[in-house]
Amino acid sequence: MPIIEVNGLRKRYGKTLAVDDVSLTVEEGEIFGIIGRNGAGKTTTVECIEGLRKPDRGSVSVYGLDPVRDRAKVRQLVGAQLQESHLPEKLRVEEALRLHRSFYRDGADIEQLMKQLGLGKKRDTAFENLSGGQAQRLSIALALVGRPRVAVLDELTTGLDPQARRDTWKLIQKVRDSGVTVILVTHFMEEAERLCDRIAVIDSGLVKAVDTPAGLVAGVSGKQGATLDDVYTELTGHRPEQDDEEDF
Ligand SMILES: Nc1ncnc2c1ncn2[C@@H]1O[C@H](COP(=O)(O)OP(=O)(O)OP(=O)(O)O)[C@@H](O)[C@H]1O
Repeated sequence: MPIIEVNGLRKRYGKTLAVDDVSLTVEEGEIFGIIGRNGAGKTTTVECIEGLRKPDRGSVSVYGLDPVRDRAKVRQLVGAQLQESHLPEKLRVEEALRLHRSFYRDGADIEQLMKQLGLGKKRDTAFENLSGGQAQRLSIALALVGRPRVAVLDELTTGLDPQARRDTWKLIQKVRDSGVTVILVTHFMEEAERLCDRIAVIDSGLVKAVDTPAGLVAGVSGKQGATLDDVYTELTGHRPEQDDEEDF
């Protein structure tokens, strides 16, 4: 049974048509990937699911609720790790978690959450002094602090070195194993292929395909040993953006 249903979603910012026509469903307990290059409309789509943006057209339902009309209820159900989320520099890990927990009726146990995400030793470290990987772990913790049913993780591993990225992948799997449905927004094909049960390929505000990674690859015409990169290129007409890990 789908817990999230998006139908014919459209969202414009002034002259920019960010999302043209997006329809998709997310099933309980899966890791659902949304892949596409910068500007494809991924973040706008998840912001409509979170109730942060009001669709111009179409509908969004989260556990049967309208995220805009029922914003307060949806906030309790959907935990968001905001893209490039920045906390005040001096805020310490534990303080940030306790502060965010106070926004929820029935928040997580902070000690347990810090342990789960390997942040116990960093509890007194200010945000400005965390490494990229630690800051992302804090981001995931903040997405989970309200004990959500769904966690939205947007471009979580961008800018991380390969080891930190792989550690983050393990954490995302743990989150799902704990019963939380995950929506993973990414432009890294390898990440999507490894983690996601199903993937929506979005380009220019349109859904080009939704399937399992294997299903998407099987659909690539006439190529032995095709990868998700090939799928993406065939569906969108351009190559995926390259992983920037060589920069590290
Ligand atoms: N608040 C805004 N005001 C104006 N234009 C916006 C706004 N937010 C996004 N856009 C534009 O809408 C389009 C889709 O953006 P969106 O952030 O949804 O895409 P994305 O696939 O998540 O890309 P990225 O990975 O770069 O965040 C882009 O052209 C972007 O510049």
